[in-house]
Amino acid sequence: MAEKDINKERLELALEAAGLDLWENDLLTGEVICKSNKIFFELGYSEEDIASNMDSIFAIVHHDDIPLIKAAIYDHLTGVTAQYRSEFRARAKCGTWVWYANYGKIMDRDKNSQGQRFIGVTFNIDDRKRQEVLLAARETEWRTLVENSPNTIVRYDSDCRRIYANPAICAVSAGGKAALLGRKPSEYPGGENFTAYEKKIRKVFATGDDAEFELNSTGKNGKEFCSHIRLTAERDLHGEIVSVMGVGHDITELNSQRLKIREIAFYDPLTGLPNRRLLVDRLQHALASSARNGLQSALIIIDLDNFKTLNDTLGHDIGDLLLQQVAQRLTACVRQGDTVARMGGDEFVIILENLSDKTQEAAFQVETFGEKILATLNQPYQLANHSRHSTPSIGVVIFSGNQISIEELMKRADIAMYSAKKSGRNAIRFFDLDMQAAVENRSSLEESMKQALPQQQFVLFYQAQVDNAGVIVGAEVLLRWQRPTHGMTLPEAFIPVAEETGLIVAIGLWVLESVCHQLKVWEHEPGKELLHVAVNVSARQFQQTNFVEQIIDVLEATEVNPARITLELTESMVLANIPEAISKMQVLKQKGIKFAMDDFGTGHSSLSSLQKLPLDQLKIDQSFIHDIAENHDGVVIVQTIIAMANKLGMEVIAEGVETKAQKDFLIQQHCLNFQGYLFGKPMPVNEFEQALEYWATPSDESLPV
Ligand SMILES: Nc1nc2c(ncn2[C@@H]2O[C@H](COP(=O)(O)OP(=O)(O)OP(=O)(O)O)[C@@H](O)[C@H]2O)c(=O)[nH]1
Repeated sequence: MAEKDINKERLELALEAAGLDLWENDLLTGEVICKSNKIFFELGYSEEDIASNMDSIFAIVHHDDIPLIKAAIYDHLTGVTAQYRSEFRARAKCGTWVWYANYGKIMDRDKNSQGQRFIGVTFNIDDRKRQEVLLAARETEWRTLVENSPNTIVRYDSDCRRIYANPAICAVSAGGKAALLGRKPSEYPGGENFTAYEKKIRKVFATGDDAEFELNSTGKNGKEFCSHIRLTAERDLHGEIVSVMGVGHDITELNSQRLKIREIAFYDPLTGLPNRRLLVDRLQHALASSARNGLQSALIIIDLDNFKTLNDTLGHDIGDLLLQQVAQRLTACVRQGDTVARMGGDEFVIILENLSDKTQEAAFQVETFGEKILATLNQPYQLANHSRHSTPSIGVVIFSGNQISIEELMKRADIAMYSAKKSGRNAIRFFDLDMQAAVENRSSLEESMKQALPQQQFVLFYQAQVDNAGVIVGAEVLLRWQRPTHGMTLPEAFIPVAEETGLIVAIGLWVLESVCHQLKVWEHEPGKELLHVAVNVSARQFQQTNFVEQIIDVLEATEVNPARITLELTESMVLANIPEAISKMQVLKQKGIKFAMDDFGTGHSSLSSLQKLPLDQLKIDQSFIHDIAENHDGVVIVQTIIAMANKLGMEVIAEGVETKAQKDFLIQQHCLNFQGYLFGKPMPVNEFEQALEYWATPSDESLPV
């Protein structure tokens, strides 16, 4: 094959491989030297179609594109362009449009620049065109979103300069788009926050990880606003980070709501002080920092004394005023950095940090501070138009390190505060371990006492009451608690707690019911049917508004003769409210119940108040009986009590009689009833019944004990 043919073949192969369709026109003759027929075939036309009326490509070109092609040819022919290029749509036989491109060039120009030949290629660019359209659509879509977004959108180059800023950011920035573009955040608007923000952008460039930032800016109108900005790395086709985009939204409103929520969640609305929740948080910090620096800290609980009375007498609003003023005074007493919180009610807490590293010295520092608090809170208060005085009880616990939990610390400060209350209020107490042991004993007692009634752990002991002829006329019922872990427990060990917790009411009722059942049994037993039983009534029980009804209900339910029951009251119980005591006693007396004044002589009853009370019996306290043999004063007191009782027409009984000499002396003084070890210790009912039988015959001997 000749060299020329080989070259032609090579050219055809290359054109074929590149998908190019060659065309050539003789510009002098207008002859088409080479026609791009391939395009027709590609578009589905047949030889016949081409032969009929398709001698020119224009036959199938979209009519909008024809002028563009012609203009491009003209530009090239006239030398405006170095190459002819055009893109156009050609109609396929099936009617769809397909994109093609023409690249061509005038060849063999003569000396007048007149071209002889126009040669070029046509090739299919439909895929590329479609991609372009798609891309353009995407670009428009993106632009529409970004340009209309209420979010601020900024793109930064690798030097952190802004290369794009959307209208939202331009609208709020004082300098607008011109000030933003081409500058770094640290340059414009600059400042600490923007420099930190720029650092964050650099980090995204370095790591490629998304990041967030809260940026505070001053808007065009001079108002501060805060944006939450999300930074995202943007990469090129090779995965290289080329820019970072920051999308921000305004969280000014959100932040102010957050602040409000924080205010509500962590501060007491009445005083503005931190509340319990924030206090716990601060305490956690105090524990951690004292663990770090080895210094002692103190937790101080301050509870106002008798605040309830102020509330009840002057009203809640005045109570609120006091709480506010106390809050102000406490805040004024502490240094900056110390915490004053309100726990609720009338209870405040102070955390003092960075005290001495020596416990003794720290205690001294807190004591001095506590005295200051006491003195400050003791100053009179002006509450609207009332001038009032108020005192606090203060409990202190000193701590260092974080070995003790927050709950334990609070508990200890509370224990110390209650100890201050117990000491008479208006006092400071430091927590110590004995205090805690006492409290723990008490709370375990309280817990197990709650089980005592349902688990039938209480038992009644009977101690004989004897007349001057030595006949057992009755008994005082005494409560014992068969405590599983402690054995038989005397009332002194548990009655005060039962009183405080209110359990005494249920216990007292149980005692009365049990006694009535016993009396009912004895009603049918010869020698026991006339026995009297004395039952102790507790203060709490007596103060119940339905005390009378409770007693009557038990009497009616058990159908016992009320005349066989004596209720023993104490002086303080009745003196608290004499008219009420009298009215309760009178109702029950009408039913036949008798009343005795227990422990007489130890209280402060005046003769006039004693006279008013419908009492049947005075019971001389055993301490006086004991004193008879010891000193003259004892003798005089006992004589006076007996004389007084006789004068008031009351029976008198002496308790704690242990010797015959005491008994003889009492008889001499006309006291004709006795109770004491001389006649028998308190004993379970079956033993008491045996004693009754043994003692059935009057004699001078003691009961078996
Ligand atoms: N005015 C007012 N009273 C409150 C508020 N919160 C609780 N209290 C009352 O504060 C009183 C707290 O009384 P306590 O501490 O139990 O008793 P107290 O009378 O102070 O007696 P002691 O503490 O034993 O000295 C109760 O009567 C509550 O009803 C409040 O926000 N405002």
